[in-house]
Amino acid sequence: MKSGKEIFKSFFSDETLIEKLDIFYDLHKNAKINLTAIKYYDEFYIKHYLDSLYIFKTNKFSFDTLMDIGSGGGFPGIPIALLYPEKKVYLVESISKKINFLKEAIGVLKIKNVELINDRCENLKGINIDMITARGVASVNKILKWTKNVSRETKYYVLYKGEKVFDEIKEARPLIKKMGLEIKNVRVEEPFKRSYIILYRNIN
Ligand SMILES: C[S@@+](CC[C@H](N)C(=O)[O-])C[C@H]1O[C@@H](n2cnc3c(N)ncnc32)[C@H](O)[C@@H]1O
Repeated sequence: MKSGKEIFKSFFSDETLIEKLDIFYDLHKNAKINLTAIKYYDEFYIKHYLDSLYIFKTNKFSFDTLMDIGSGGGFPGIPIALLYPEKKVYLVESISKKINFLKEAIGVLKIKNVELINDRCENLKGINIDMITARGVASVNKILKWTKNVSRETKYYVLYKGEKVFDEIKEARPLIKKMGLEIKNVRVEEPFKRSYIILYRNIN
């Protein structure tokens, strides 16, 4: 049977990426605050790293700036920033202790393309973001409302969801329609369970 890391490498095999993800795992393991219930190395590779990046392997997105809302311990934002060192990635997190952990991590990992924002995303304005991600933060409707001041030019939202995805889409449908967004739902059953809701502007 393949290990979690081997499964991850069958999707993303870049050695520099893997080296940095290993270091990020160690930082999590030694963190003084509890940032994740997932403790084991191979499980980390599947449930955090592959879960964060899978959608980028299977879908093509064209973006220069990405904002990860409610990054917590850095998911999916840190793996995305490592996969795309040429893209600007904003990690927004309202809890200072979590931001301090992320600050240490980007220093140790020598990540140059990340900007940390210690605030609630509702308070942000004055930045235009091509792509917005959020995992385990709030309903689709809330994320759309909360990010309205930074999403004037947003082409894609990728929202990492669980089982309640259809109820959330139903609730958010009027706003999705008003914003002129299309919906794509990508369901993964193996090697982890996830529904990714992709909201995008149909430019044709
Ligand atoms: C359940 S955690 C998920 C963390 C990470 N995205 C993950 O999947 O591992 C939700 C995080 O969102 C943050 N959060 C909740 N509402 C927020 C808001 N309005 N603006 C910024 N961060 C927020 C919380 O502080 C928390 O760290």
